[in-house]
Amino acid sequence: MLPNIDFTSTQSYKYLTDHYLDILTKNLKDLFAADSQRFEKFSLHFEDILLDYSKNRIDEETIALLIQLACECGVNKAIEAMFSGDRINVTEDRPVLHIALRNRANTPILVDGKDVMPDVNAVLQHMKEFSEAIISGSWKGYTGKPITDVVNIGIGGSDLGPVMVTEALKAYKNHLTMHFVSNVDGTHIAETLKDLDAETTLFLIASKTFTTQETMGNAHSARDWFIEKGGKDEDVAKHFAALSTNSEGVEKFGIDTKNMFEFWDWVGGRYSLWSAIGLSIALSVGFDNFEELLSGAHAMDNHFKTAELEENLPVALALVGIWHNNFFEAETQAILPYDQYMHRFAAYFQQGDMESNGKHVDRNGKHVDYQTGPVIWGEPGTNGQHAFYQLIHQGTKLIPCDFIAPAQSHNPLGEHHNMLLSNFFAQTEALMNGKTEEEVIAELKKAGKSEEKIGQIVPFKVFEGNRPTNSILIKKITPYSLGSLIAMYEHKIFVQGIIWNIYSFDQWGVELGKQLAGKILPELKDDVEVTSHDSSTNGLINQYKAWR
Ligand SMILES: O=P(O)(O)OC[C@H]1O[C@H](O)[C@@H](O)[C@@H](O)[C@@H]1O
Repeated sequence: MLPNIDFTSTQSYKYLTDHYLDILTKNLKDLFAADSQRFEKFSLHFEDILLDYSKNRIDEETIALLIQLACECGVNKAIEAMFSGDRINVTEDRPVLHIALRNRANTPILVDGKDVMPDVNAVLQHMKEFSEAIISGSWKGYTGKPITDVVNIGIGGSDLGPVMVTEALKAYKNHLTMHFVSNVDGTHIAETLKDLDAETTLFLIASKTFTTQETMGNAHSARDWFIEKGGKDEDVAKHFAALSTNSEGVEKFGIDTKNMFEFWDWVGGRYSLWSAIGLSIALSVGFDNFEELLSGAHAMDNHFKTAELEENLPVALALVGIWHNNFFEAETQAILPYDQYMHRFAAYFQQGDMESNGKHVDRNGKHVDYQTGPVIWGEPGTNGQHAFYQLIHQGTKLIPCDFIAPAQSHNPLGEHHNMLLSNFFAQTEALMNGKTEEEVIAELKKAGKSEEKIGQIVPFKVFEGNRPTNSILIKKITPYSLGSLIAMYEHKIFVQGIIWNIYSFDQWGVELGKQLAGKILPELKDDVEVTSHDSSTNGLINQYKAWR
């Protein structure tokens, strides 16, 4: 079972509170000047991934105390509990075993005394056969033509992972054209269907529960479209597959259970891209590459499980995050990939992190009196630089940032990659060093500005610096290294949830809105004035009825 410790009552937390006041007086620039070994001390390698966390407001004592905090909070015990299949998702009474989906070593993992690996391997084999048949063209649509387009219909974890990974691995793509429909807004499915040919389109209905309103709505519209275009009920089997834990729901929808790819309730939605939900990934880049993705994640799992806390990349990321979140009171965390292919990476971990650690009740059911998960956001560099970096450099809020970049580009075009990476290096340097008043004055003098002009402009051109960043440099974004990178972030979220003493694997917070939408939907069917809500909600609904 998971430990149950209020981290703010630990010895290390008390020391960290005092130590924080000491660190507040220090500047990153001086810390670097005083220690030529700083980079070596505060960076870690895992295979082709380098994590440099030296540009954070930390020293050796900070890290030692944070490690002590992790120990006092039982992080090692918690890791052990997850990997051994304990029911650590207590509020849903389930184990948390996305690590089993990528357990390439195939060592037994027991749930209620039964090894889950044979079932995991059977579904992988099914995915392999199916994806190979679709890609090779041996699988034919209802008029005998091979499939050209694949539409994944899913939302949340059944969409964001497949979208993010297929985009990140676009360099490995085959001839199939991928489409992703998530929003219940009819525009999403309507626009997607516009260019498609029913004879050559495969729909993947991706839903863990197979009850999600958005996905079921879009799936029914897709089937109606298919029939309208000339497909018959008996042709549905050639054009619809289901990725789900709910075989009854799949059957009821009319999808042949031979075309169902199963997963299990011990796979959380936001941790499901490694499961059957990853079928769109396998279709897009081929099953071998999907397996490589699993292998990369498995390698990170082994590292996370076996490396000492001091050498452990996910643990380092987690602890530095806690330092910012709970001592510096930073409210957000930016994820900034310098890789166009990774343009959905921040959006993916917005769900991964915020749905996991956006909790205000601890493992005793008590309201916490400390901060838990941060707001996660970000866009790819260099686009972000020309949009919101102003606030990161000179705003009043502290924004810890993860900068991520590959050393090798899949598109080594002229000087592009050097230009991109020069920005990656420059940004973290600029955020750390800033620009002093003296430097600004010297620069303006050199540019021939008058004393009067210099006097007016100086304060606006000063950068305080001392702003924290992590840099994650990856040799190349491959299916393998991407798998490791995603798993690293997943485990970071896990460690933080353990220290905050919250349950990271449920998501009750998404239920209330769903419930109320379910109540309001029937009220929208007619034009009768609604009076059952508060005056704002009544007013909005009635205006909608008047205008529609
Ligand atoms: O795959 P499903 O069951 O359709 O759920 C889709 C999404 O629904 C809810 O928003 C949450 O539970 C998410 O975690 C989940 O990913």
